[in-house]
Order: sequence, then structure tokens, then C-alpha cells
Amino acid sequence: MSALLPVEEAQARLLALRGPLSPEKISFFECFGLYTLDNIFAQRDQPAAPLSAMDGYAIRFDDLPGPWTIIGESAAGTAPGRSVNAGEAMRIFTGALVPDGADTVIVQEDVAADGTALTLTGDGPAKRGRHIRARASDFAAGDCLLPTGTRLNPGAIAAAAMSGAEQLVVGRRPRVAILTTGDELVQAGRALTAGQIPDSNSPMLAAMLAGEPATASLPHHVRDDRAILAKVLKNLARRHDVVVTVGGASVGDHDHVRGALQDAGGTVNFWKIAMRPGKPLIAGTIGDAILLGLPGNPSSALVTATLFLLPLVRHLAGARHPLPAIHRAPLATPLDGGGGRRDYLRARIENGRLTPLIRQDSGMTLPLAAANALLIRNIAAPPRDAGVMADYIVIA
Ligand SMILES: Nc1nc2c(c(=O)[nH]1)N[C@H]1C(S)=C(S)[C@@H](COP(=O)(O)OP(=O)(O)OC[C@H]3O[C@@H](n4cnc5c(N)ncnc54)[C@H](O)[C@@H]3O)O[C@H]1N2
Ligand code: MOO
Repeated sequence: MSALLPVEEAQARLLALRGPLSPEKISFFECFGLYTLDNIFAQRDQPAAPLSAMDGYAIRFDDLPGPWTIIGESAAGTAPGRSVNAGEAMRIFTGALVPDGADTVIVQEDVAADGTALTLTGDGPAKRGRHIRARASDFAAGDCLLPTGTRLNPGAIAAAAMSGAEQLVVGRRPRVAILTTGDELVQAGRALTAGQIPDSNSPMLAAMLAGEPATASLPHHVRDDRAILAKVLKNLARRHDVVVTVGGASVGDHDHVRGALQDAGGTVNFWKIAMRPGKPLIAGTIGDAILLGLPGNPSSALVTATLFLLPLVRHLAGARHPLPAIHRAPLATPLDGGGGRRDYLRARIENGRLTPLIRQDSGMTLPLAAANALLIRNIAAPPRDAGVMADYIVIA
């Protein structure tokens, strides 16, 4: 039997199969969760001119402590009609342009206005420039606001929209097909006969993909029949960027994914990873599509989807950092040492402490409902006491 591939090596080989998909232009309202495929540079200064940060009066700091004559008003969205000279104040509102001549804003709570007469009643501004947002204090024209491969979260979208760009260049969403295999599987919700079980993996995987930049088609299913599987794989590969099979990845007489991939003219790139659960993971190509064969056990499917499917989708969509972030926290309970494969134990991270769940059978679904983290235990790791640090990935 071939040696088991280390997880990092398998991830690198998978992502090397294909680069990001072609770029496309998209509006600010459609880009959430996608990745920039170009550096986003500021095309303008923000603010483009000094703005008031408060409602009050624009004055010259040297004129303090007043009094002043009110000469007009500057409201957001219009240019102030004139400049402010010695002894003058201009009524001003948050977001309005600061008139020439003024260098400071007094908040209205600190003054009393009587007709055009303005007097100081409070402390007034402590220094020149108070309550003024300087030109380009947010960013300056030419600044790189978001480098290539940045995920467009709401804050990044705000910065991109403010940049002056008309549209964004992003990576296209990969089209993903989910294909379950196995004679025992029945769509969840349907009646079962002896030996049958509901298909829990495809709704789980669809949910995982829903949070990613991917377009998942409705799940497909085939029986344990190598010829049918080969035909369906070929067909799905023509219309998708990624074909994810679930089950049939192992060594049993009814495990047909590798054989069917080859029958369909595809290539197995690697098989079997030094991880638990998830050992029988298959990666390959068929036409322009990438095939990822996840093991069928529910925990194995969840763990391999977290470590391979979601990073692949992000990579194809243009992510600069597609792999899941690894965090560290102290163990809430002692932990046995590691074995010959790296473990991804279903665990809970709560109040900053990590607890591996007691039930780790990869065939179970209920522990998946309880887990919000995967505790990473390296090959041959020594036993650890409570309080010792451990690595984990957030999964919920
Ligand atoms: N002799 C050996 N047997 C097995 C090995 C091995 O190395 N030697 N590897 C084991 C490991 S590890 C895993 S993981 C499983 C995975 O095998 P497959 O990917 O071939 O998965 P199946 O046999 O098709 O199914 C496994 C298990 O999961 C259930 N299943 C499958 N699909 C779904 C689904 N969509 N929803 C819910 N449950 C599903 C299926 O009924 C089986 O119970 O192989 C070990 N065997
Ligand atoms: O590696 Mo399997 O995925 O132990 O259950």
C-alpha cells in the first residue's frame, strides 16, 4: 500500500491542480464573500477635503474664546458659499465641508447663538483642528486598499465602494456538484426500507458551501455501480469546476470512485491521507474539473470538506489564504497521545478552553451537532494534561 500523504502536502497538491478561475467584474451589491482578483487602489482622497466630524460652528482657533458673528451655514453635500475671516463663525453640520479660513469646529453644546451673535458657554476645543477630519485621513489616492485575494467582507466592501472604483474585479464562483454514492442512501425525509439510511452528507456539504463563494447545484446520487458512476462523473465534469463525491472512496468491493474516475478518462492525483478521520480522500482531475472524493462517514466528510473542499473552492475563487485558520487554546481536559495519523477530534471551544468530545466514531452524526471546533492532534503527539495548549480549527 502506498504511504499516507501528510495533510499539508495533500492540500498543496490539490491547490496546485488549477489556479483561480477567470476574473469577472461585479457590482458592490453582488460581491459579498467573493475575493478580489486585482489590487484595489484608491482613486480619490477620502475625505477629498476637510470635513466636520460634529454639528457646531467652524471657527479660527486663534479667535478663541470668541465672541463671533455667524456668517452662514455649511451642510453636508454642498460647498460652503464663502470663507471664514477673523471673528467669524459658520454654522456647520457633521460631514459638511469646512470653509476656507476655519481650522477648528466648536460643538454646538459649547456655545450659545442669538441671531448672528455666537458666544462661548462651555470649554471649547482644546486644540487647533478639533472635530475636523483632515483631507485623506481615511486614505489617499493611490493607496492600495485591498490586495489581490482579499475576501470581500462587509468592511472591505465599504472601503472598496469608497475607493472611487466603478466595479470590482473578483474571482468567479466555482460551480460545484455534490454526488453521493451508495445503495443504502435515501434522500433525507423519504421513507426507508431495511438497510437504508438518510443521506445526511449532502445537506451538510451544501450548508458548508453556502458560506463560501461557490455555486452548488442540487445534489446527485448514484448507486454503487461503477459504469453508471463513470458516466455521471463525465457528465458532471463538463458542467462544473469541482465534482465532490461522497462515499465509495475506500477499499471495499463497492467503493468505485477511483475506478470510475479512471474509466471516465480522469486521473487520480492522490489517494489516502495521514489523517483521522478522512484517510481515503481522493483527488483527481477529469477534463477541466477537479474531482474530490470524500469518504462517506459523516465525520470524515465534514473533516475532509473543512480541510480540502472549502480551501479548494476559496482558492478557485481567488483567495490568497484559502486554508482554515489554526488557533490555539488550553485543553479543558487531559488528552491522550497521538497515533500514526493526524487526528482532527470533534471538540468544543468554550470560554477559551478546548474540550474534545467523548464520542469520536467517524460514523456518528450527533457529535457533529455538538462540535464547534476540530482539535488537531499530531502524529505521535505526547499525552497532555489539562491546561496545556492545543491547536484547533473553528467549524461552526
Ligand atoms: N478494510 C478497510 N475498510 C475501511 C478502510 C480501510 O482502510 N480498510 N477505511 C475506513 C475508513 S477510514 C473510512 S472513512 C471509510 C470510508 O469509506 P468510503 O468513503 O468508501 O465510504 P462508504 O463505505 O461508502 O461509507 C462509509 C459509511 O458512511 C455512510 N455514508 C456514506 N455516504 C453517506 C451519506 N451521504 N450520508 C450519510 N452517511 C453516508 C455509509 O453508509 C457507511 O456507513 O471506510 C472504512 N473502511
Ligand atoms: O479515516 Mo476514516 O475517515 O477513520 O473514518
